[in-house]
Amino acid sequence: MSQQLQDDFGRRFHYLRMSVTDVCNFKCSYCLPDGYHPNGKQSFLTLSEIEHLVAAFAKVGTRKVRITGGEPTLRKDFTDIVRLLADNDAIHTIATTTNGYRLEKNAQEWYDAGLRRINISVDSLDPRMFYQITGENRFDQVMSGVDAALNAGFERVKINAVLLKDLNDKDLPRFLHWIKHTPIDLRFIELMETGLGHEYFQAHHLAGEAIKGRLMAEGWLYDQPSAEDGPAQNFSHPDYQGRIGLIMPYSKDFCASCNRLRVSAVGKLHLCLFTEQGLDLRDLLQSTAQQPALIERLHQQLHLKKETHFLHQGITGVTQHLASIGG
Ligand SMILES: Nc1nc2c(ncn2[C@@H]2O[C@H](COP(=O)(O)OP(=O)(O)OP(=O)(O)O)[C@@H](O)[C@H]2O)c(=O)[nH]1
Ligand SMILES: C[S@@+](CC[C@H](N)C(=O)[O-])C[C@H]1O[C@@H](n2cnc3c(N)ncnc32)[C@H](O)[C@@H]1O
Ligand code: SF4
Ligand code: SF4
Repeated sequence: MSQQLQDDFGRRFHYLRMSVTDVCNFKCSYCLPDGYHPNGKQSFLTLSEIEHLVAAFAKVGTRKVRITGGEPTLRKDFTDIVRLLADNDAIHTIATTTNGYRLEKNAQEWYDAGLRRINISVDSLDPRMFYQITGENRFDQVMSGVDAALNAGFERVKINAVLLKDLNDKDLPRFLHWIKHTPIDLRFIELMETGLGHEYFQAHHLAGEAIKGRLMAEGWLYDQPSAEDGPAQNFSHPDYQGRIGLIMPYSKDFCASCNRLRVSAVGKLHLCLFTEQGLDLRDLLQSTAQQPALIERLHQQLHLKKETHFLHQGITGVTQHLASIGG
C-alpha cells in the first residue's frame, strides 16, 4: 500500500462515499422538493472510470466504499458496479444508501454480487407522512424492500430517517417498537442546511440532542465508538435487537472523527460534504498508467481539508442539495 490518506489534523480516510448518479425518482422535501432536474448534459462516471478511481483509493488505504447518489440503484449497471468493487480485494466493505424502491426485486441479486451493507431511507413509519415527506406513495414497496434486505443476508441493514420538526417528530415510539424485535440499525440524521434549503431548515430543523436525552432516560446506553463509526454516536439497549445512531452535525467536535471522502457522480473530489468546491479527478481516471499521478493529487488535496464544516455560520458550500453529492 502507498502512504495512507491523512489530513493535517491527523485524521485518516479509509472510507470513500462514491456517488454514481445525480438522478433521483423521489422528491424528498428536504432534498429535491421539485424532483430531479438535469443540470445540462452531464455524463456520470463509467464503469471503467469507477474501476480506476477505486483502484487508486484502495492503494492509499480505502477499505470501505459506499455507493450513493441521487438514487444509485437507478443506474442500469448498478449490479456491475457492485461486482467491480467486490473484485478489488482491498475493499473489505461494500455498502450503498438507497431510497429502497428497487430493493424488493433486487436485494438478493446485489447481495450475491458482493454488496454487504445497505442503508435505506425511511423517514416515517406512517404511510401518509412518508408520502408527504418523500413525495412518493411507496411506503409499502419500500418496507417490503427492507424485509427483502433482511432476508437476503446483509451484514447490516440500516434505516435512515431525517429528523423533521412538525413532520416526523412524533414517530419515535413507532420506530422503537419496530426495532425491539428486529435487528435494524436506526439512524436519525439532523437536518442539514443546504444551498437551496434555507427556509426549510428554519422551519424543520430539530436537534438530535432531544432524542438523545429521551433515549438515555429510557435506558439506552452509549456505545464506545469504534474506528469505523465516523461521526455518528451509537446507542444500544439490552431489551432491543436494533441499535440507534445519531448524526448531529451541529454538535461539538462532530468533525473530529471524520473518516470519509467523497467523489461526485461526475468525478469531483469533495473533501467535505459542505466543501466550497470539488476538484476534478476525471482527467486521471482514464488509464491505469495514470494511477501514480492520481494518488499524488489525492495526497496534495488532503492538505486542504478543513478541520470542520462551517454550517453554524450558515455556510453550506457548493452543495445545493445532498442528492448532488450523495449525503
Ligand atoms: N455532516 C455530515 N453528515 C454526514 C456525514 N456522513 C453521513 N452524513 C449524513 O448522514 C446521512 C446518512 O448517511 P449514510 O449514507 O446512510 O451513511 P452513514 O450513516 O454515514 O454511513 P455508515 O457510517 O457507513 O453506515 C448522509 O446522507 C448525511 O446526510 C458526514 O461525514 N458529515
Ligand atoms: C442524498 S441521499 C442519496 C441516497 C438515496 N437516494 C437515499 O435517499 O437514501 C442520502 C441520504 O441523505 C439524506 N439527506 C438528504 N438531504 C439531507 C439534508 N438536507 N439533511 C440531512 N440529511 C439529508 C437522506 O435522508 C438520505 O438518507
Ligand atoms: S434523499 Fe435520496 S431519495 Fe430523497 S430526493 Fe434526495 S436523493 Fe432522492
Ligand atoms: S461535515 Fe465535513 S468535515 Fe465534518 S464530518 Fe462531515 S464530511 Fe467530515
